[in-house]
Formats: sequence, structure tokens, C-alpha cells
Amino acid sequence: MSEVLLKAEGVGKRFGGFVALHQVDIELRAGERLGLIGPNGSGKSTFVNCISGDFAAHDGKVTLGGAVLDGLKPHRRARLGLARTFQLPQPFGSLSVLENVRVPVLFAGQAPSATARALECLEQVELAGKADCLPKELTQVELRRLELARAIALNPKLLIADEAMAGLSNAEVDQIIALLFRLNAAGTAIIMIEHIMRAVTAFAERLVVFVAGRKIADGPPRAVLALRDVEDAYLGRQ
Ligand SMILES: Nc1ncnc2c1ncn2[C@@H]1O[C@H](COP(=O)(O)OP(=O)(O)OP(=O)(O)O)[C@@H](O)[C@H]1O
Repeated sequence: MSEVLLKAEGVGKRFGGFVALHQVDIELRAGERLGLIGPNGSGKSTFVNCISGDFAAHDGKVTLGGAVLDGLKPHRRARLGLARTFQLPQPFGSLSVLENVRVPVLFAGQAPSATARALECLEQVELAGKADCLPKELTQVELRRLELARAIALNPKLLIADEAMAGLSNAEVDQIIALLFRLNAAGTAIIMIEHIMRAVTAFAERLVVFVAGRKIADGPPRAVLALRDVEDAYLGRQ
């Protein structure tokens, strides 16, 4: 079995008096494909934001490949191999598609030619033909692919895809799933946060379920989805 890549222990987050995350533990192995699911407001994005450094957690400890992430800004975490996409794509609006990818390539600082590497990332997401466009000229699915190209440009050991498929057609969802599989086959561990259950069950080899800021299940998808507590959460009985 491959080594532990991400170790989150007792991660807690409050917003004022409201506890959004209650001491959550999650371990992820190198190259693993994890689906993180749960009803709206259950704390999935808050957890991801605590892992990526976009939010400061109030409790807990997070390591990536043995390196302690606590207290590090998002860009320092990115350097250690953690990339994430956002629910709402956040490209630089005044930069071309290619330039948008060159920025993280230059940040990662490993490619002999930033332009060549950026184009390679765009090819991986089948967006090289739009290299000279501005983000506003892209369709929804192209914007999602650009967001993924910018994450890939960081050469991540772990990619967290936060609702990368929301609002897409079935065919477009399939394209993103295929892209994530290719990335995973090249060695990147992936946490997929998604409401589209078909996508999660097609992709994930393990599921974690959050309800009201707590992890209520963690295991193989079929077993997790058969749990009464999970069914209740989705039917609003909790
Ligand atoms: N910046 C914030 N300030 C105050 N409350 C917040 C903030 N971010 C999230 N919350 C609250 O924390 C709880 C968890 O939200 P979070 O966005 O993590 O849930 P989620 O599971 O990702 O939901 P969704 O599936 O709808 O994206 C919610 O009650 C939300 O209103």
C-alpha cells in the first residue's frame, strides 16, 4: 500500500460562535482518489479551505508528505505539492488563457520553458486551441478546464477539485472525469468534492461523508452509500 500523503488530524473551524467543522480526521494515501460528499453547508469547502490555507483552522494539525502545513499561506502549501480549484473559477481576467497558466508554471519554477510547459498543461485539458483567448471568451466547461490546467501547472501531489463539474452537461461532466482520471494515472492524488453523485461514484475509490461539520462515514463507496446515516443525511432526516 502506498504511503500516507495527507494527514489531517482534529481539524476544527468556527465562524464566530458557529462551529463549521468539528475535529475532523482524514488520511489520504499517495495517488488515492477520494470523494468528499455531504449535504449543502456540511463543511466540505470549509475543510478544503483549512487544508489549502485559504482559511486558518482553529484546531488540528495537517501534514502533506510529512511536512507540517499549519500556519503556512496557500502559496507555501502549493509549493509543497497541494493544488486546488475553486467552485467559482478564478482566472486573471486581463491575461490570456496561456498567460493564466504561465503564472503557476513560473511559480512552480521547474520548467525550462514556462511557455512550453503552460501549453503542455493546456493540451492536457484540451484547451491549447484557446491559448490566446481571454477567459471571458471561454465557455463554462472551458473555464473549468482552465482552472484545472492552472492547478496541474503546479505539479501537485494532491489536487483538490471543489465542485469542478457544477452546472455542466452530462457529456461535459464525463470530459472532466476523464481528465481527472488521466491526472490520477500520472500519480496525483485527488480529492473530489461533488454533488453530482454519478461523477463521484464513477471516480472515487473511497468516500468520506460530512454532515453538519462532522465526518460520519469513510470507506468504499458502495458500503458508505448503503449506510443508514448517509441515506438519512441525503433525505434530510438528520
Ligand atoms: N466565511 C464564512 N463565514 C461564515 N460562515 C461560513 C463561512 N464559510 C462557510 N460558512 C458556513 O459554514 C458552514 C459550512 O459551509 P461550507 O461552505 O463549508 O459547506 P459545504 O459542505 O461546502 O456546502 P456546499 O455543498 O453548499 O458548497 C455553512 O453553514 C456555511 O454557511
